[in-house]
Amino acid sequence: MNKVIEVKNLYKLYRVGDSVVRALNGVDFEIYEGEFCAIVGTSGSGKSTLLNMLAGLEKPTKGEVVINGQHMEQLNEDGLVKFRRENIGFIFQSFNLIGTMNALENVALPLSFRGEPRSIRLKKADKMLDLVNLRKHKKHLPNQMSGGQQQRVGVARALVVDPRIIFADEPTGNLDSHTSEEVMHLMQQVVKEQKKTLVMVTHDDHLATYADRIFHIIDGKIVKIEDNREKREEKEHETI
Ligand SMILES: Nc1ncnc2c1ncn2[C@@H]1O[C@H](COP(=O)(O)OP(=O)(O)OP(=O)(O)O)[C@@H](O)[C@H]1O
Repeated sequence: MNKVIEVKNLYKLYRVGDSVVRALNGVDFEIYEGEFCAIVGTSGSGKSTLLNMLAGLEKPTKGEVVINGQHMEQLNEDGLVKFRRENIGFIFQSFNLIGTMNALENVALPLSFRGEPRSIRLKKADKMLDLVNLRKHKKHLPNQMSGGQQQRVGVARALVVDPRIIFADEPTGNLDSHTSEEVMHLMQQVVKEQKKTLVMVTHDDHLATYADRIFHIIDGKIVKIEDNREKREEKEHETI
């Protein structure tokens, strides 16, 4: 299996007044191609800090983050922007859609940063919206869609640039439990069918069970890595 993410001896310390907060306190792990991994922990445990380090949005105090063989901590700002654009898709808790653009235009947007011609952008976005089952909502503005539909647009937008890796930060945090389950199923399907690597951050133990592996984080340390594949398959069998 190909290693896509490698984190070595990672620390992030924040100075607040006279004290130091150890947001990440020595983190090591590896994630392989095609895996769906959940990072789960309570508020303040260091989840967002970890995701920000993985995405190169913040510099670590110490340690290494290697993505697709590239050391993130060695890239400058321009290099990071380019690397993210080419390799990573993001799904946000608050969807982050542009309110004045319809679903199709929102999904097509990341392609315009790559200089793709408009007709190709719209064609690719159209295909992605089919994939997330939003055939009938392509011309809808975000405020004309439900939360679950908006997050489907979010998933399509993350996929349209065909990234190897997708980072999702509490992707169902603004959705009711039924809609959350639907979005989780969609993300599972995407990982499987599109062979993506997905890293999701959540405080919700139940949502984490959709993942292949669950990384438990407490006080900036990964205290347990749980292989969830067998358990999940048993559960799927029970429900058939
Ligand atoms: N910019 C900052 N300056 C100082 N301390 C920070 C900063 N960012 C985060 N922290 C601290 O680092 C720790 C980890 O924060 P982080 O946001 O990563 O937690 P989290 O698990 O994502 O929490 P939540 O689920 O509430 O978003 C917390 O104690 C937080 O107060």
